[in-house]
Amino acid sequence: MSGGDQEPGRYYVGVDVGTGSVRAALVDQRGVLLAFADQPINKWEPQFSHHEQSSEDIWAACCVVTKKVVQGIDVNQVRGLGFDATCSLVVLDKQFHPLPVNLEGDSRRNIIMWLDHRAVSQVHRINETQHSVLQYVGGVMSVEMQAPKLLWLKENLRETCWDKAGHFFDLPDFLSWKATGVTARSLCSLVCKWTYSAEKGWDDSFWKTIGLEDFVADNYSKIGNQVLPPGASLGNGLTPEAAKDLGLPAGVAVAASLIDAHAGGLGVIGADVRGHGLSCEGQPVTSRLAVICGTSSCHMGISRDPIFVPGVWGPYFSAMVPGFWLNEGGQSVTGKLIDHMVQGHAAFPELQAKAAARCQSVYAYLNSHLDLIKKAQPVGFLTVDLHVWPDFHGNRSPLADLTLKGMVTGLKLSQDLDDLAILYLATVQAIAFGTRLIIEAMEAAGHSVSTLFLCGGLSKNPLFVQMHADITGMPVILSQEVESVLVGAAILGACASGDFASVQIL
Ligand SMILES: Nc1ncnc2c1ncn2[C@@H]1O[C@H](COP(=O)(O)OP(=O)(O)O)[C@@H](O)[C@H]1O
Ligand SMILES: O=C(CO)[C@H](O)[C@H](O)COP(=O)(O)O
Repeated sequence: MSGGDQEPGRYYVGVDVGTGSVRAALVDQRGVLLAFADQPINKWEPQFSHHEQSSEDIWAACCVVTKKVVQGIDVNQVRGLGFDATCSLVVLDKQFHPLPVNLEGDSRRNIIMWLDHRAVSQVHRINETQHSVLQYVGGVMSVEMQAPKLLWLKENLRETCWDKAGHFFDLPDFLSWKATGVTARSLCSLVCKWTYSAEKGWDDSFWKTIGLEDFVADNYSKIGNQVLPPGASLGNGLTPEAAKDLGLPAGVAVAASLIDAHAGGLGVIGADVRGHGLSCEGQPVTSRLAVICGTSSCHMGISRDPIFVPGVWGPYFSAMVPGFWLNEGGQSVTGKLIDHMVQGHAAFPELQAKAAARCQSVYAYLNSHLDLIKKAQPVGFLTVDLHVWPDFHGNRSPLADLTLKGMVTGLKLSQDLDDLAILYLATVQAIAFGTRLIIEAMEAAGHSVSTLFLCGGLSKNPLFVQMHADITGMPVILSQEVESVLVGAAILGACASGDFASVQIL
């Protein structure tokens, strides 16, 4: 943030909607986190590869956590509110009521989640068009983006959903609408997931070519024809109804939102590293790669000029840091994959019991167990005979191939706790190798990355962080403030309040 003299008692609230939970933080003018709360959210998987959520459930969780973090302060001192969220697709009817995105007609489930892979045939046809907008998503559109999901709804739920729909929102934009009644979309979501260009706007020919000419005909009113930069103040701030829900005064400034990975990127990429003796001190911000590691991992690199990296999303102009181009590499499942491997193993109940007896998380227990069994050798060498290919949910970057599957080689006829620990290590290593492949692709195209800045839930796992450093050969910086994604969301609120002139930190 630039500008903004310190004034006592000025607070900002950041709300971060991840895949598994909603978090909120109260943040002061120095970016220090004063209070934190989280709340799990519901997910449904009605069939394989279909992942759904409920916008009402998510909003209710936002209200719970916001009320918690402002307990104990004078809420009139809250100056601004910012949201970030996963890039999931929210569908509402013309009166803004939820519409079902499923064959069962359950309107509570009105969100197609970002990791939903139902629209395989649709994305295949979109990619066959070789339309020029695809240049700005790494050359290949991902099934996780919004255009294929919209086409799926038109082709599969015409009467129950498509014909009745009045509003299709990216989840971050749904939240800012819910808070303010303003339907303007954030440049971040539209550029990164909807093919909007910061310079040229919508491309009519793309939507006509793929069979969604409906949007062109109504001047994009259902997907957004007013677009604002992240951090811009929306309307008159919180509506009285939303204010009551959130436990804040009406009129508090609300910002145009960011996608969660971008909020994390904003929270860490401009970190002031002076005075810590770090090798990246004095190096340009474009040499930093922010890696936001939660359910998925997102690799955010910025540049002054557009860089086209095959298989890596972007280049996106001003979608994260104003005035910079962004490339976004990604691995669709990382935290989810580690959880899947560990929880699915025959020795998991034993692990749970042993970790509980020591009042440790299963991951802290596994990390100390690996230390025990490695003996004199470096821990990484425990996996010389066991290897994982981590694309259990396809490969987002740099191969951009959703058909890829996972593999494990080197399995034996034993399934004890040692085997589980080594399989966990091999999974973490495979994910770190995936990051290395993404960096190599970005560097081959013109990026020059020298330092990783990690944040998100997985950055709390020391083994995950160490393997990323060992396998990429790069130093990894962690912020003092572990909830960097929330700091990013609060920066948006601070900017919207007018206390700071921009989200720019550089
Ligand atoms: N202290 C921790 N140690 C190890 N793994 C952790 C820790 N905290 C969270 N994780 C892992 O991080 C992932 C979730 O990260 P999070 O940022 O909360 O995700 P999301 O934003 O997608 O909801 C999960 O896979 C979880 O197991
Ligand atoms: O596509 C993405 C960002 O562009 C993310 O992968 C998606 O938003 C999910 O994030 P998370 O893993 O933190 O829940």
